[in-house]
This record gives sequence, structure tokens and C-alpha cells, in this order.
Amino acid sequence: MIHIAHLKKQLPAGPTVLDDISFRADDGEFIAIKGASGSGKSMLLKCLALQESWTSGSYKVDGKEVPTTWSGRYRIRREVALIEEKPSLHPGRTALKNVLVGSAAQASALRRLTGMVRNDDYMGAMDTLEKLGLLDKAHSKADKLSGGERQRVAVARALVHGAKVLLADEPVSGLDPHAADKVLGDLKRLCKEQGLIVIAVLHQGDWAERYADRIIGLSGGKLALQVNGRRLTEREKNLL
Ligand SMILES: Nc1ncnc2c1ncn2[C@@H]1O[C@H](COP(=O)(O)OP(=O)(O)OP(=O)(O)O)[C@@H](O)[C@H]1O
Repeated sequence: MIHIAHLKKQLPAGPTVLDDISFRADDGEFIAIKGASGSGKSMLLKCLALQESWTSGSYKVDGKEVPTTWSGRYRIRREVALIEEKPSLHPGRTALKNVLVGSAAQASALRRLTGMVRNDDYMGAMDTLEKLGLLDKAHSKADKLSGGERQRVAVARALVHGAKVLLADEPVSGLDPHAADKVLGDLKRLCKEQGLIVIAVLHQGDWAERYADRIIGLSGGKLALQVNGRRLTEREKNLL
């Protein structure tokens, strides 16, 4: 479970880009974030992923305030994974190797340098790729994968390295509707089967309405909307 209360982010230059944001996400919940360009969606995900600091407010994971120590934050960074719109995969490595070796935030320096893997890690990675329908792509180089497959490899990589919370920034932008359905369908299924928390920026189209348990709307860095996942009314859409 994650819980943020009165989160505020003020940039050094002065503007406040997140202002008094409070919400909680329970295990197994899929939350969509909507909001116009510049409303603070990406900044919110970066704060949750500890890639940006916040000026004030509280952020708790499983009931405990996020630690300020480096080692405590390292653990949270493994548990709370940010998957970017265009995930950075090593282009010359296979999908399997990308999953196994992990990203800079997830893998040890030795593993990143040597690419060393253990047999049980290999089995775990293949199992996760299978869950994401990517078994036949395990040995394909990352630069030969489609946008949707790359997204799913990034999800597999986060899960193999211990993520319990997946933060996805525009995971389906640029994907055709079929690929987008596959990515969001997989995220939703994993969320329910494994009790993961998924928080995805899904501003375009009706993806949020179709997949989310809850929709959070931002406007000008403030919480403008918080409703259960359903078709938004015209009045609600106008708040964003
Ligand atoms: N490093 C930064 N320096 C200055 N301003 C920033 C920085 N990062 C974000 N901002 C500003 O903070 C605000 C929120 O940015 P953010 O990227 O979170 O918006 P967003 O809702 O994700 O937009 P989009 O949908 O266009 O990606 C914007 O006004 C942006 O210009």
C-alpha cells in the first residue's frame, strides 16, 4: 500500500508543480492519472519513484514513511519501478538478457558490468516473460521488438527485480489499439493476480475509463478529480 498526503513540489526556480496531492493506492489496485499537458503527471510519478524530491508532505510505503537513508531508498527504488514511455532497453541484448541484467536502478554493479546470471534467475525471467506472452521473443534483440513488446519487457524486468508498484508513464502512447490493449490487459491481470499496485498515466482516449479501478485527475499541479474507474462525465472531463 502506498499513501501520499499533502505532497508539494516546488521547483528551485519558484513554480509549484505539485500542490497538496493526497491519495492512497492499495495492493491490487490499478490507478490511472489523467490531466492536461504540464499538469504534473510525470512529476508525480518521478516523486513516487524517488527520482525527484518533494518539498513537503508525506509518502508512506506499506505504512512506513519513505526513509531518508541511501540504503532505505535503494530498497524502495527496487519495489517502486518507473517504466518510461520509451523504456530504455539495451538494443543489442535479447529481451531475456535485458530482463535478467536489469536497469541501473535495479541490478548490482557487478551484474551490470559482467551480465552474470544464476540459473534460478534465468528460470524466473523466462517464467515472467511467459506470463507477459513474450516467451517466443525471449531471444530476440531489443531493437527488433515492437513498442508494445518493449513496454512488456520493461514490465517483466521490473517484476523480476522485485517491483511491487509499477509506475507507467504513458505506457500506450504511440501504440496501435491492439498493442495498447495487450499492454494494459497484462498490467491489469498482473495487478490482480499478484497484488501489484499499478499507477499509469493514461491521459489520451478512454484507456483510463476502461482499465482503471480509480481515476485521479490533475489540473495545474492540484488534485482535480478522484473517482472510481468509470466513464467520466463531460463536467468531470472539463475539470482536467
Ligand atoms: N526540471 C524541470 N525544470 C523546470 N520545470 C519543470 C521541470 N520538470 C517539470 N517542470 C514543469 O513542471 C510542470 C509539470 O511537468 P510534468 O512533466 O509533470 O507535466 P505532465 O503533466 O507530465 O505533462 P505532459 O503530459 O506534457 O508530459 C510543467 O509545467 C513543466 O514545465
